Amino acid sequence: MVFPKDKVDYSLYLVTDSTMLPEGTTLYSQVEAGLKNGVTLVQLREKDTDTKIFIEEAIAVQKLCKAYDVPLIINDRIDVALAIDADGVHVGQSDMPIPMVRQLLGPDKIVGWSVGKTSEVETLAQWGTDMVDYIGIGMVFPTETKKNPRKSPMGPTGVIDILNALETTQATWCRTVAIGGLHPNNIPRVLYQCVSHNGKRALDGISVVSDIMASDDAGASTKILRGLLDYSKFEYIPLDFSHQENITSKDIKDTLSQVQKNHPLVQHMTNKVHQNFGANVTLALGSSPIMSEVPSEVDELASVPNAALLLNTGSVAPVEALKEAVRAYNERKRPIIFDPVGYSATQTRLTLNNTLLQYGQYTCIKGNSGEILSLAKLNQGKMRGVDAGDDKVDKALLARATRLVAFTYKTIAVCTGEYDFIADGTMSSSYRLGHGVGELSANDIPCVMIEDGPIPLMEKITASGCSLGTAIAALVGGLSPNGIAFNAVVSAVLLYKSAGKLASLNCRGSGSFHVHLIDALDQLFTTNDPSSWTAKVEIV
Ligand SMILES: Cc1nc(C(=O)O)sc1CCOP(=O)(O)O
Ligand SMILES: C=C1C=NC(C(F)(F)F)=NC1=N
Ligand SMILES: [Mg+2]
Repeated sequence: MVFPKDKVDYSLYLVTDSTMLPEGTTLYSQVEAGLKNGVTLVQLREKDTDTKIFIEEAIAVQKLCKAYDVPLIINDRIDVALAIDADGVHVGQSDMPIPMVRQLLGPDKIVGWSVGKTSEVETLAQWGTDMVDYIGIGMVFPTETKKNPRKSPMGPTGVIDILNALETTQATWCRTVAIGGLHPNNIPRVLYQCVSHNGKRALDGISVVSDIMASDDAGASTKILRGLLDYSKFEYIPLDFSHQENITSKDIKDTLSQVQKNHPLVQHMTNKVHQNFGANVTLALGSSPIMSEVPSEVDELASVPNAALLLNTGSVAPVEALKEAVRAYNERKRPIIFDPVGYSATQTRLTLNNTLLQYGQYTCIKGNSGEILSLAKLNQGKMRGVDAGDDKVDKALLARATRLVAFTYKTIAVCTGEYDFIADGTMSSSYRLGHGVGELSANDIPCVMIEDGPIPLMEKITASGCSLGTAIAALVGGLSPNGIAFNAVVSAVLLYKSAGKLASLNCRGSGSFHVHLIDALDQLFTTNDPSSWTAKVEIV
């Protein structure tokens, strides 16, 4: 009996584990509850079971799967798969080599491979269409289920690297599931973020072990997972992610009016140098600042109407406190603006920033050219300090880097400098499974450039870049429901740059520039007459 390969639905792939069964449940009761509620593929994975018992289990599970017309895959044990004529096998990198597995099973059985590196994708692509049918990409997040894992969590960006490799090696036949630490609190974000840069390939499914096998109500848990897979929007904030080509002065005026009315709270988790100035910028923008890095109050703060979080990783707060804040604001669907200060200047900062980028969804990621080029993995040389690199970077490269960051993190990416770039990778916050999903690739998502001529003083004061983050947080946080997120970010950058220009004309040096900048922000915000602002925006 052969299950036709093109009929396999990889969307909800249950991998069993008999070592975590709650009281009163059995391997079979958990699998059946899963099959009843939307599991579409089952893998029997028993690491330390004697062959005789393994075969008994396999025959029983096979009967269950057949009743639901769901294929059964056997993990690792080719002999057991052959003995019961299973629909396929899944092997890891240290198990029997794939060509040998294929030789034993024949061309019609399903062969799955654990993949964690792009080099493994290159290998499977060389083997061609009749070797590997699907890959398990993992582990995405930390998990207790896999003992002595020889690899570290790769996060959604690691999954995207693998999807990109499948596209560049043209392994179009190969299907994909993500695995490792996947649960309802992170699956929508994984489905939303994990798309190849050419826009053509999303995941074909997700694979779980403990979310179902360790569940007291495996049926209910499966129903939740099924719902997330069949839904297609990741509504992580109550804003509108539509995107219109050119933003008018009226759009900007509307945005500021909303902020003036809603008086947002901007929580800062930021570096010491930025705190004071950031608080004053917040006040100048008709908003309330709170500088708090206390985990125990993040839930209360995130619950304040129109709250927004500015997370600037120059902050010395412990990473657990920062993660708590990301969790709280994501759970309450309030915006987070992320400023990965000195992104790859040191290993410490790289690790901290990548940990946070893996951990939550950001409405906006803002950095200077060095940080954005590093995030886009386009940085030529090593980044220096936390100032933007001095070497002249060409605009086309900056636009490309900003688009890549926006697309990869499904966020609004801002790259600051003499020319500011803002790219919208939010894709109207929708996602879908499978191949050929492409609407837009990373190269053709919307992007604008904002300029107002050089403002050298901006580089000569501290916290000028950091405080643009404050302005973005205030304007995004201050939107009414269904306000347009991209308009708020563009408005903040236009406002900030125009205020910088005005301040540089009125001040007598870097000392008074700070003061004049606050004055200018207060004045431009209060009068709210964007048609008089000097900074200009153009589509790139
Ligand atoms: C079976 C397995 N393989 C992984 C890999 O990274 O290849 S992670 C994993 C365990 C996933 O369990 P849970 O859904 O409970 O996190
Ligand atoms: C180690 C594994 C990695 N991935 C998968 C699956 F998700 F099913 F592809 N199964 C495994 N046993
Ligand atoms: Mg910065």
